[in-house]
Amino acid sequence: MTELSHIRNFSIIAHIDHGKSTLADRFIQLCGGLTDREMAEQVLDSMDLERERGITIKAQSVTLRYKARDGEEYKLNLIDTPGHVDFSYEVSRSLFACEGALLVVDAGQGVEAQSVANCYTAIDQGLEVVPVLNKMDLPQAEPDRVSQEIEDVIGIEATEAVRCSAKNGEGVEDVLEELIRLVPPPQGDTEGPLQALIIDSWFDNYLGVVSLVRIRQGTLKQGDKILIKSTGRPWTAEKVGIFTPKPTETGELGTGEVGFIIAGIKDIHGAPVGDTITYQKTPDTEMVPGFKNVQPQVYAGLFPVSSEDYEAFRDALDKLTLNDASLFFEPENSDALGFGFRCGFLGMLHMEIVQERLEREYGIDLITTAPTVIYEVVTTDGELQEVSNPSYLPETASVEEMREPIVEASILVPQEYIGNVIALCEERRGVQTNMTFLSTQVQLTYELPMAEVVLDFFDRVKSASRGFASLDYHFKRFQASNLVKLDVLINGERVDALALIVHRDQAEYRGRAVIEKMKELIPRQMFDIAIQAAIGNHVIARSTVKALRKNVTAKCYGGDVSRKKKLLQKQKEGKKRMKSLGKVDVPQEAFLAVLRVDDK
Ligand SMILES: Nc1nc2c(ncn2[C@@H]2O[C@H](COP(=O)(O)OP(=O)(O)OP(=O)(O)O)[C@@H](O)[C@H]2O)c(=O)[nH]1
Repeated sequence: MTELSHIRNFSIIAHIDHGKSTLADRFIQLCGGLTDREMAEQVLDSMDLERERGITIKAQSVTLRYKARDGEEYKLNLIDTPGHVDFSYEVSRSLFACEGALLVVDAGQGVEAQSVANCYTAIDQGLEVVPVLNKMDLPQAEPDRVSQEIEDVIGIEATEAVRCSAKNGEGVEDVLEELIRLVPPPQGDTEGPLQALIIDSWFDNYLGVVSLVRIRQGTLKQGDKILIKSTGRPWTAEKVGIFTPKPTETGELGTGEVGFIIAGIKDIHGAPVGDTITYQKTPDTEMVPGFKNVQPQVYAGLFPVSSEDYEAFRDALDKLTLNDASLFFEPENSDALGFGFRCGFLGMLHMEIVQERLEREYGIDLITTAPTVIYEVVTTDGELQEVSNPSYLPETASVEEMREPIVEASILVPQEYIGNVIALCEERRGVQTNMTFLSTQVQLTYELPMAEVVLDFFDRVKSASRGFASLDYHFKRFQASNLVKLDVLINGERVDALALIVHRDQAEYRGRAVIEKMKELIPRQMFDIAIQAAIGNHVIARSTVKALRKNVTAKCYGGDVSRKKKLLQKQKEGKKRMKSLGKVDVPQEAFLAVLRVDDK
């Protein structure tokens, strides 16, 4: 077992694309964890989808053995963190296992809002933050400006920050040396009863549940009789080891160490993240003060296009939640779409990933309804309800007050784009609470309705700043607001799956825009289709999709046969994603029309 003084536990905080994975790979290479061939692929991003999208989703860890310049060998545990704002809670839980964090900043770009937020979390949790300037090989690198910015924004000393290029390897050893010098070793009673914090749990088809743990106190050995504190259930530690990054059994994990345990648990809810493992013989050992469990922020109805897929869909969701404790689902029944599930996600990216996996890995075609946040409704008899589905909103007459979730958003933007970003925030009903000028960037703080942020705000902020602004946000509170339910009627029938909750001031505009969008998206059929938007019984907008008069392919008459075939093929594919509402075929896009509505 390694002495505490020779262990360092750290995470890397970095904005997407600033080079975290490349740097981690360099560390692994330098410490001889993998052969060159195994190195060919970036190893920390393990899921296919992650690799395709080039982002890191699941927290992973790797134990490195590093022979330092002082001649001593150190055991460095790197706990990986995801880079996207949807998954920022995973960052916080990874940080729980560490004494330090490397803040990796692209020396050609500068600090980004999300890294700032993560650094604050790290500092709050008592971690030592070590700044690293990456991509020094690039001609546009401006290390002095970026160091200054780190000092201004985060308030940590950065003039001496290590400079490196993860790409060509220069300075990478210096990063590890700085890490050993600045990050304190773990502490803990090596003789005390076992206290192991579960940082992450995932389901492996062959092994069952694998948990990544950080040993706070005592030693965990293979064969130990253990107890999961919150469930009170006893298990036996069947396998204990570390990731190098390949899973490698070591038979034991000592105080301060990070590694895996496999105990024959069949379901990740049996080893909840944030829980504590101890010995069966010491059941009174205290829980390690845990981190907050996250709640889904965005909800949407998911319905199989073909009702025969319902059972397969439920099985697929069951399987996905084995590995994704933040995915929530419960059955939902829609008059329009039949049986499906209301699912809760951390954000839009999370939703897209889940949708994509259901379709790609499980082959289920889905219709997704417009995502919504959770609202609080106080009824006239004083009851407080949480509403995550607009069609379950109580009758207007029995609603005393509606409250919407408000987030605090922090935006870092280069000065030249500040006007655009402020205009966007105002448009989204934002209230500015702070503005600080830094060397080249401005730090803006806004309170914004979550509903205005979760859908496309990130993309809009990006496009308002030619990609340079960055955003971080977190839930602040519920606030009373003038909200109404906007219904959509097709041929006079209210379609529950198309209902929305919107601010009254925007209701008319939204209603009109959604109707216009739907008119474009619903294909012409053999009869006129009336589309209306209404608040209560009051119709605020209407439009008609005129009946079809001629064959769509008629215009190819006598023309190119392959083009005609293509068109027919396209129509056929289009069909797959249609849902018949009464006699009207409505394509998937129409259900998401609300997302496509351009702002005023
Ligand atoms: N020129 C140069 N490019 C680098 C350097 N480090 C990383 N890159 C490149 O920057 C891009 C992003 O690097 P990644 O390591 O994937 O970034 P990341 O921060 O891990 O991204 P996420 O996994 O999405 O969080 C890749 O194209 C890398 O090849 C560097 O030191 N110099």
